[in-house]
Amino acid sequence: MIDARQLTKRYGDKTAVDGLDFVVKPGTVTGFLGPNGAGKSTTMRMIVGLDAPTSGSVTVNGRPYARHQAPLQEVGALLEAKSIHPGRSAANHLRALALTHGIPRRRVDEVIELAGLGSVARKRAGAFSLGMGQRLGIAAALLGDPQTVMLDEPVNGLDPEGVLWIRNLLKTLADEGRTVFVSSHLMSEMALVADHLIIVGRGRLLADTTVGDLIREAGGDTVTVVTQDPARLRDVLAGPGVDVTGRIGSEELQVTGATAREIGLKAAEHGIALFELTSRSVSLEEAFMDLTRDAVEYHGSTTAVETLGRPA
Ligand SMILES: Nc1ncnc2c1ncn2[C@@H]1O[C@H](COP(=O)(O)OP(=O)(O)OP(=O)(O)O)[C@@H](O)[C@H]1O
Repeated sequence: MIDARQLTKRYGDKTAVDGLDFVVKPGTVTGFLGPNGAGKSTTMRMIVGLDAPTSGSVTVNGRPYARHQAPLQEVGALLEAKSIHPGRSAANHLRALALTHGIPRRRVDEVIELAGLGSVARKRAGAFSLGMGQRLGIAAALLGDPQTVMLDEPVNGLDPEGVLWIRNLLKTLADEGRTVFVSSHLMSEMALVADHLIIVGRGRLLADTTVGDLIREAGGDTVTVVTQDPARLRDVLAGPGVDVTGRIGSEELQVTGATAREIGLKAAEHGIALFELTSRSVSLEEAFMDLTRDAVEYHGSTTAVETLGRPA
């Protein structure tokens, strides 16, 4: 379990992490999301004691990371800047780590196997591709068989097979009852692997929620209806929780809070002709954009939100 309380980090007058309160629970995959510069890496560095909080605290399994006697057996972390001696082989790198942390040598062979590095374990780590480097970093994170696993952008540089491998690995680790905390920019990826989401923007907590709730709060499914009589259909559909919008003079309506089936049945009951009835789910990507729109530090000239294909 990871427990952050009013966790804050300032660099000069820049507040990178601003009073974060969250708990990452065991037995599930928790995604850590946020736009560039939101404070994800800084938070992760503080979790493993690579950076000291300016104020507040963060504990892993009840203690600050540095106060654990065998930290590698407690938390396995893959952070972006991994320092590996380029001349050393993957196997030797892992052996050295195991030796200095009192981890049995056979565990090195196990993680090499687990990370799919068997065929390259004796090659110089300096010659590794980005994807192989990621796998080696993950092997190192799992070396101590830790109860808590924390990975910063683990799918970076991985090919589709590697992405699938990570997906299964994360789920397996969570199913074994471990705490799994993973940051990513890829919302679509998070939708597939994470059960729970912690979303930050400009160092602040924006949401601590499930994937399903985030999508529901962003408006859930929208149904586009094209009808001969939009004014009457609006009246017929009106009710608690149903929201109907449409431009004056247009035959097209956007409906939330009612399914395509319910709308079709209501229209038929009142003899209203429909020309089109299309249901569209809000993706995690859209829900995330909605939530973080005001917290994005670096805006491009056209944001994806403006080009989601809604009628102009
Ligand atoms: N050592 C540092 N000195 C000064 N500012 C820093 C330092 N480290 C991070 N920052 C700033 O703190 C903010 C948060 O950075 P951080 O790397 O934690 O964000 P992030 O969410 O991991 O971003 P990304 O997704 O781009 O990796 C940024 O504005 C960054 O420029």
